[in-house]
Amino acid sequence: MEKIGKLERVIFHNKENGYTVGVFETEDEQFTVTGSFHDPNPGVKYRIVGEFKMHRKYGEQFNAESYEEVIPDDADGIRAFLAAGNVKGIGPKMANLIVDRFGKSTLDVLEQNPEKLLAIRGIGPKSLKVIAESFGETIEFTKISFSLRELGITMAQAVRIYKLYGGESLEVVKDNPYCLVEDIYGISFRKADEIAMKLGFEEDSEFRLESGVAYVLENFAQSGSTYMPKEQLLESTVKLLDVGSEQVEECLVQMIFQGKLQTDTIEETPVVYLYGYYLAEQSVAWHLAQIKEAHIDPLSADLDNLIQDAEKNRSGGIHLSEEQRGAVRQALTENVCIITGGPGTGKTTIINTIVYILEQLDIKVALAAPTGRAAKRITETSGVEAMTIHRMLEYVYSEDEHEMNFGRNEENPLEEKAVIIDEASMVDLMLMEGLLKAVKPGTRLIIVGDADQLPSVGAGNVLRDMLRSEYIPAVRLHEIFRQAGESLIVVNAHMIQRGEYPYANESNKDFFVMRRSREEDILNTVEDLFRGRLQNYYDFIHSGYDIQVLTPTKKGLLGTIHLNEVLQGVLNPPSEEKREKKSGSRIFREGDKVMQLRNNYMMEWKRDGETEKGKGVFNGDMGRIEGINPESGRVSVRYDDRVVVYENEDLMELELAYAITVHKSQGSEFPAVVMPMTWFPPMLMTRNLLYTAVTRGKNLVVVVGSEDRMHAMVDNNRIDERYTGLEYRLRQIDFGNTIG
Ligand SMILES: Nc1ncnc2c1ncn2[C@@H]1O[C@H](COP(=O)(O)OP(=O)(O)OP(=O)(O)O)[C@@H](O)[C@H]1O
Repeated sequence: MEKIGKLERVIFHNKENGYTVGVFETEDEQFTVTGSFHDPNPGVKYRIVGEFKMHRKYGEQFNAESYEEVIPDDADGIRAFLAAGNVKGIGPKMANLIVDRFGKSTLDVLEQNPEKLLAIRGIGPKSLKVIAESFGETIEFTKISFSLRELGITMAQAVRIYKLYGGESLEVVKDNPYCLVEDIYGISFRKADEIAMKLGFEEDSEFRLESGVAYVLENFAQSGSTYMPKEQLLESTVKLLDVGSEQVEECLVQMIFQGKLQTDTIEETPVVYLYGYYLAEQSVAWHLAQIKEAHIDPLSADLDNLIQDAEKNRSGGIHLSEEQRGAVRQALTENVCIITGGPGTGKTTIINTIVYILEQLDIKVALAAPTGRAAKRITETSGVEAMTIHRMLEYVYSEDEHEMNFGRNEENPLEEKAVIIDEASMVDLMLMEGLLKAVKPGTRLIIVGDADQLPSVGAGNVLRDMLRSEYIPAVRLHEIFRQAGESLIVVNAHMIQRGEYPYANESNKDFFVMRRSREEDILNTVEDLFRGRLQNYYDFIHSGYDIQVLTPTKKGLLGTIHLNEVLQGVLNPPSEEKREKKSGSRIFREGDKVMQLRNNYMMEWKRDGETEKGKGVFNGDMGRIEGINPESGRVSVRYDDRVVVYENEDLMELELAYAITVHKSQGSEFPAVVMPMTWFPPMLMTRNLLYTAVTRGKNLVVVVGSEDRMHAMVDNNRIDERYTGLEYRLRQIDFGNTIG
């Protein structure tokens, strides 16, 4: 049942879950309404859909399942509509002035003769323009969003759709709702499929089949694979779409013909690629071959002397081990090489030595890492200016094509004669492709990383594939130098890697296991650690914000979602001085520790105290909520010296970050890491994951829970197997086959 009327007053509103009780008035009746309202405004006109139900105590009530703001047509309604901030440039005061003057015809004036507003004090030509434009958009959006919401699209999604397709939003969605899967972050194939079914699309419509195939492949890519065995793809798609396998086969042929997919045979298995990944693998292999085969003049001075000189002048008297020297030598004699090793094996020391030597020889060097935090860490520990690979490649987001491009590429390659990439385990296939395109053959390329870390979040297994192919010269570092005597973190990391159980609980050390078996007890202990237990003991922990919880999963009592709720309550509880904002099931509060969940090249940032502005917030960036604007609801997040403002609809890209998954922690270091240890889904309980978690702790690692579970992780050496073809392609080069 649908009712259109005005919300007379709000009797009760729970900010946390939106539950609202109010008095609703239509033309001919007045009744109590209950339901979840985001921000109920008395006086505003709503269309509500639901049923009357009898409440034991309160009698008959209308239970609203959904609601929609309606463009009003009476003076009071218009006043409330404008006062609610629907039009830029008009606040409550201005709304009164305008409606006092134009009454019922206010909206007509705004639409047809906005210049009449100039008669109102406080509105000049400039603000008139803002108001008129914003009003046009508001009306258009209100109409469009209503239709979209009837299709089951949420308000936040509707805003995103409108931002992208503007006035044509409805046509685009009606023509092919499946395009939303690719274009709108947060709309899954299943959602698009629901919309399509409402719109009357057939089960075997071409759009549905294509979108289904792409979805299955994308899903696979999400877990790291660049291709899928054809049999598996057919099976999964048939299951997903509930159609015949011949239809899917036909669709595959069509998509190959359109250049969306590529088939290949890897190790005698027929496989299917999304074309972009196929191209990227080919391109990475091809560029590596070009770089490796190019002619580079040998260095003009004696290497051993140069290394000695570097030891004296750069590394503070550190005498490089034979293994380390070998790495430096190889980096300076080969066109391209890989240096890999666990924590404390001297990777940074080696990078410093190489940079010093190249500087002595007047060879310009670029030093970069995949994340901002990794780049910052290198700059801090080595004193050599490093930047993110994205920045080095001068990424630009093309708003027309809705995609990201690199300013540095084959036509405009990097000018430096040597390029060093650190933390290479985090570089995924697409980024490696971008990088290699910008490295001109004749440039030295040095790739440094720890191949035992979890592989990149994005698709590909680039570092491991390169190592396994044995196509690129590589040096593996084994000997540990960093505080081997004092640091159990480093010792344990290496033990875990070798499949041995870590040592724990030696006094004055940095690795502890607090044994608990029940999940509730683990949770209570984690809370306790945040309540000051660690802070009271360690100088380097100034507050709970210096402690990072790393957990394998999002779900469950000890998953990130629940832990974040609990730890937010401990570290940043509700307070009258702190504004809050609800988004979905989460509450963001001023002061909260947060993390950006995906690369967003469009988000603007502003640097402190400077006029410098830029675009781009990246997956895994961590910050704090600095402010929430009470009127607009915008949330300002500080990432180091930059501030990014999130609109309502952007908040789905943000998450609380008191606890994060181990996967999201790659490339970062934290003063103290706390890891709950209990039964988690077996596929997550791997040696690799434990190793990554432990190596994130700089000064302290505390495992809370079952030691047996931790040991089981050490025993589980199942490496996250991904289907990737780079190793195969690199081996092909070695066999003299042509590629490209
Ligand atoms: N040959 C050496 N002799 C003595 N000390 C060394 C040697 N090589 C490295 N170190 C010291 O060991 C510590 C770890 O080295 P470095 O930071 O270069 O390793 P890393 O592999 O980059 O480690 P991580 O990845 O954990 O940062 C540093 O304090 C460094 O000064």
